[in-house]
Amino acid sequence: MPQHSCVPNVFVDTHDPRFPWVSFFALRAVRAGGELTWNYNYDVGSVPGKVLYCYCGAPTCRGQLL
Ligand SMILES: C[S@@+](CC[C@H](N)C(=O)[O-])C[C@H]1O[C@@H](n2cnc3c(N)ncnc32)[C@H](O)[C@@H]1O
Repeated sequence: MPQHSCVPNVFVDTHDPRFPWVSFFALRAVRAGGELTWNYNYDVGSVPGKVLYCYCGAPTCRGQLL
């Protein structure tokens, strides 16, 4: 399962929410063996009492996953 990045190199899409598989599409070229990252798009503050700091390292990192 890919890690979250605030500047991901793939996104997930499906045309049918009942589809049992997800597909990852590259947003830019990824080297063979390179890490795939996607934006989890969690809503920061949506889980009371739960904080997850983001360590993606992007210059524009939001700082928190949750
Ligand atoms: C689905 S798992 C990610 C993949 C998992 N680490 C693995 O090795 O298969 C999701 C969890 O990984 C951690 N994680 C993923 N991306 C992260 C990031 N950018 N910064 C901090 N933790 C992250 C968080 O704890 C998050 O709840």
